[in-house]
Amino acid sequence: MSSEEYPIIRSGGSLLLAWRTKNKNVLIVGGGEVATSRVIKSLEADALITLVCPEKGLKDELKYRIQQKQIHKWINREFENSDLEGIDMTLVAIDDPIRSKEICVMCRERKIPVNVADVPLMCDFYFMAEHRDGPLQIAVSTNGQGPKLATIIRDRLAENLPKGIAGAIKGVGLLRQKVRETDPSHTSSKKRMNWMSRICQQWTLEELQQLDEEKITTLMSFYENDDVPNISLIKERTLQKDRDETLEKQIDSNKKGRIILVGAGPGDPELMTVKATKALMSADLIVSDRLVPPAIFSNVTCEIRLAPAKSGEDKTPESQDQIQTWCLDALNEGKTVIRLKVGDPFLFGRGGEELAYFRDKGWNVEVIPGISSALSAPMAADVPVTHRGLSDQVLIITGQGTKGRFPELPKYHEMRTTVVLMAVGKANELSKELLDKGYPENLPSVFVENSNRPEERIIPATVSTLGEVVEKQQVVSPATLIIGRSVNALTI
Ligand SMILES: C[C@@]1(CC(=O)O)c2cc3[nH]c(cc4nc(cc5[nH]c(cc(n2)[C@H]1CCC(=O)O)[C@@](C)(CC(=O)O)[C@@H]5CCC(=O)O)C(CC(=O)O)=C4CCC(=O)O)c(CCC(=O)O)c3CC(=O)O
Ligand SMILES: NC(=O)C1=CN([C@@H]2O[C@H](COP(=O)(O)OP(=O)(O)OC[C@H]3O[C@@H](n4cnc5c(N)ncnc54)[C@H](O)[C@@H]3O)[C@@H](O)[C@H]2O)C=CC1
Repeated sequence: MSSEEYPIIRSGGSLLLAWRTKNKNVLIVGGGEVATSRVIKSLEADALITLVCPEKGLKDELKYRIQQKQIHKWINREFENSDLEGIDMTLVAIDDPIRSKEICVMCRERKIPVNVADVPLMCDFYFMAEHRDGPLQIAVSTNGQGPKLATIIRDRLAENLPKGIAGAIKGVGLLRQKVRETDPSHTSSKKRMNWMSRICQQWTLEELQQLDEEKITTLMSFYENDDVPNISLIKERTLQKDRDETLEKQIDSNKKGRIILVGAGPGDPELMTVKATKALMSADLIVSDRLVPPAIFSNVTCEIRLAPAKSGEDKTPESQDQIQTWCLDALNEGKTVIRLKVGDPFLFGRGGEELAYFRDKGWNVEVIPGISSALSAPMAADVPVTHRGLSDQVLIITGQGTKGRFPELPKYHEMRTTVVLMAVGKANELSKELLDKGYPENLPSVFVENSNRPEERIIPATVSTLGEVVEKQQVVSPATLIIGRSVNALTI
């Protein structure tokens, strides 16, 4: 064994420990400046103080602390041997060296640790120059060589500490407590310690300082997988949870029910979001558009009402009234109502109008997005709506438009894919409109009928043959039309 392997022992030091004196009986003898400082330090360490000193020798501060009942027991006389009964630690600060020595000897006989202020030989332990900031304590000892210097070094250290260090320690303390509560077993100790160390290393002090109950709860969800996320992710998730909770609270406070606008997606139940599926299961009433296929409801047990009109095109004000009445009645009965729409509620689903309506009636409306067939139908037809060199933009329009007019189309651009929803009714007119805007006659197009459903059909066409193809192939709605060079991106 080589001597270089192990550290050299530098004898003559003190064993530096953090002495836990909570509820321990600490005897303080004396009533002057030094005794006062011992009282304060002991109180800060939650000790039970017995103070022995005649009233005339007490400094004003000590009188005040006695009056405030911060001193467990004050004995109004000079020290007597019996005072050591039941004492765990003795601190002597009197101006009588002979008596000091006697007290020290008695303590040592009884194995009571003792400190006689300023008499190193009578000290079983020294006091140190201390800096305190919340849970942080930094103590400096010169082992009796230079107490004043100890205070100077302490001040220098304190000045150079990063700001907010106490807050960081508090944050870490809370987090450690939570980790131990969550995963208390002895066998997890390695995981706990490793995860805590990584948090402390990877987060800055400023970040650790921001740890509060809410962020800690969010952060704990990463503990299970042993992940250490950065703080921005934690903040984002916490904010989202706050929003969700506020929304829930608002709804709870109404106690009248809840309404959720849900996008059912293109028709395949597996293409619904998890949130949408959960919402359906929690509903008391579902008011659904007729275009939503029955497969979506296969696991639903609550009442389902279908909108009187099939889709936007033949929706009358009366049918919309019916939907609204159904929903409002159920809401007033305290029910959870789902307004279910195909695709995404906000993409040609008139979801915005319904939201505004219910909000106007004093209801909080939640919205759960759905996959629009504007994006899922092209996929079904093997069309990447953007594709390097062929298309760098997507235009989504309706083939119906309000009052029989198409939406204003932009001039043809070869790098654009055009997706037309509700495309079958006016295919001939659409064809003309497109040609007018400079779309080439032979530009590849494809109808996707009943996309993402078992009866799905893919029917190719070109801009000039849209009407003809609809007629010949008997294309029915719902159908999505995709036009542009990207249509053949994967076939050529
Ligand atoms: C051994 C020790 C035993 C003990 O008391 O525990 C001891 C002994 C002695 N102190 C003396 C003098 C002074 N002590 C202070 C101050 C403090 N003294 C403290 C601790 C200790 N003092 C222990 C060693 C700790 C260490 O080495 O680190 C501090 C840090 C903690 C505390 O007491 O709470 C506290 C600062 C509190 C604060 O500000 O936070 C000052 C400065 C001032 O008062 O401003 C002076 C004058 C200047 C100077 O001498 O430096 C003398 C000479 C007496 C003489 O010559 O007659 C002796 C005896 C000797 O050296 O033989
Ligand atoms: N005040 C200071 O800044 C410093 C004091 N010292 C030393 O520390 C010791 C204490 O000094 P101070 O706190 O200033 O006190 P002090 O010297 O002002 O007064 C002594 C205190 O001890 C009490 N007392 C005396 N005999 C007692 C007994 N038998 N039982 C109970 N109480 C008794 C007195 O009533 C008085 O309250 C002294 O030895 C002093 O020389 C050392 C360095 C600095």
